[in-house]
Amino acid sequence: MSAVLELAEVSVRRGQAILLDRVTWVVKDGERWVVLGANGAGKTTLLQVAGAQMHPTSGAVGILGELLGTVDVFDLRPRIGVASAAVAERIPRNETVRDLVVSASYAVLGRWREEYDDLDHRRAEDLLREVGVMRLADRTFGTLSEGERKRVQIARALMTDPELLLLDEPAAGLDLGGREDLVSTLSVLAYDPDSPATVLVSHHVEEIPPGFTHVLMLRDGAVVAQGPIGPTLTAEALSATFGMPLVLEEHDGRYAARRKRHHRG
Ligand SMILES: Nc1ncnc2c1ncn2[C@@H]1O[C@H](COP(=O)(O)OP(=O)(O)OP(=O)(O)O)[C@@H](O)[C@H]1O
Repeated sequence: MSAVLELAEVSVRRGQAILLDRVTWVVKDGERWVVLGANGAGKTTLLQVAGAQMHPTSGAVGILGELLGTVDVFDLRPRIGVASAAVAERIPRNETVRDLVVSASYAVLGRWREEYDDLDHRRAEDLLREVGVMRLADRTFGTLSEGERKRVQIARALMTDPELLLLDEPAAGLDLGGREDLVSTLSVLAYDPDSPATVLVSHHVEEIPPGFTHVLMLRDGAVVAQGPIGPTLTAEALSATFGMPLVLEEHDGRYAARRKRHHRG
């Protein structure tokens, strides 16, 4: 398996603040990573580096076989699918779901190219079906619920057939049912061998879709633990990541965490 992402001693500093602290991380083809951490841990910063949206202050970043700093990021970015709140903000509310997904193949947000191939339309429909929102194809983005928007964004991110898929908190703002539906969809994608290498950022272990293979845990910009999810995602590592004693449960590939109760002797 070849490396899709290779970070060596990557740090990002802004003034006195250390956003990422010597992160070394390799994502290989076929792997599905969850990045866990508290608010402000550096997850979004890590994803921005991985998506060639931000250069590190120090360290080396390899993305899809190219060394960041020696390659034109505009050649690199179309090979990476991104779904995040920042991307969603730039989506025009009056564009239809179908156009939004189909136009991704030309990497333009909010601009309508006159002609798209039948092939593009068919692929967009397949993706909308895969993420369970084909029935919304002719609605405008602005009329969708938060959960529906997340699904459309994922279809859009997959439209270019990316070699790397980056999902920044896809379940944020969803209700319980919406979260569960999205976790199922992401699980189907995770088990699909044709899906690209994927990195999903989350605050909550409950949002980890079955089929995700690896975890990276961040605290204050530094890696607390990383590796295959089974042995790496432990109560100890999670407690260190969130800075409080936590109990962790796993059932059928799903995780749940809560604060450890104090027992009085
Ligand atoms: N330009 C900046 N100057 C100083 N600090 C910054 C700057 N940009 C981000 N930070 C800080 O860096 C830290 C990491 O931010 P980041 O958005 O990567 O965290 P996160 O783990 O994604 O957080 P959240 O879960 O809240 O989205 C935060 O404490 C943030 O306030």
